[in-house]
Amino acid sequence: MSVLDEIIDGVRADLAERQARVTLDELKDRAAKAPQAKDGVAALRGEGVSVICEVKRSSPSKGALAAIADPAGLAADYEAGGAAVISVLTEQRRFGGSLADLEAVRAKVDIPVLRKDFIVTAYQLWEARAYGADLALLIVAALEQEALVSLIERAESIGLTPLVEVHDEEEVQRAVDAGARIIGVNARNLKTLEVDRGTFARVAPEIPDHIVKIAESGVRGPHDLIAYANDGADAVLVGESLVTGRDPKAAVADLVAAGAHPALRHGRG
Ligand SMILES: O=C(O)c1ccccc1NCC(=O)[C@H](O)[C@H](O)COP(=O)(O)O
Repeated sequence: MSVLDEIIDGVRADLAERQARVTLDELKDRAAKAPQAKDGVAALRGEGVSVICEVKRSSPSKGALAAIADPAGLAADYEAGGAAVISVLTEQRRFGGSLADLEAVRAKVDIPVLRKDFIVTAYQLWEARAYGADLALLIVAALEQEALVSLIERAESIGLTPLVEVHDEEEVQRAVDAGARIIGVNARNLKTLEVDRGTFARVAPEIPDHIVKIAESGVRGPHDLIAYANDGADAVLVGESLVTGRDPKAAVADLVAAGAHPALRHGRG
């Protein structure tokens, strides 16, 4: 069984417990009262390379990263540093996240918020909207094509912008065929958990120009952002280096400043 399969088994077990406690109708009522969703595509199409900053306590590849007692405070620091979007990992077992983290972050920041999880049902999309997310991650490798198409459509129909994650050229084709408007290329191999920063350069040329391109994983500082930008990234998604660093706000500001450099403009889509 792959790491992804193991994670999804745990996700399905936790999901079954939540579904037994909260009906879909209750979630829909809560979603109706949530603040109107913000435009995820517009946030990522700003001048320069946008920075998506992640609230990440732990991971299957590294174990515990940071306690993060105050996820909303961390998100506020990210926003003050110039983040375009906050990513909140809500998976509990391997990443230490929760819907409570999502709700707290939503209440604190004004920029769009991404629910980063292993979404396999429409119920989880309603949860994302009910707890204030504007975007939701859909991982191509975790979904049959029919399910991917249906979840993209459902996300869009309830106001969520799907960020569709791929790892290779074949998955790009599936994401494009399914109607993705934002594609994230994750440099982390879900079988070995190793990060290969060359993945984006290899895979991104297959993504049509009108689609927002995000480079995910392995950004240690401005030099990695610049390399991804030169390979055509509109945005980068950063977790570990921010949560383990001493000054997340300054680290984000350094990334944003690097991404705003005029020399990067002609290299991007
Ligand atoms: O981070 C992991 O170990 C991991 C393992 C299996 C599936 C997903 C995983 N991470 C989720 C992410 O995509 C990253 O949190 C995100 O791209 C940020 O990456 P990084 O800056 O390298 O923390």
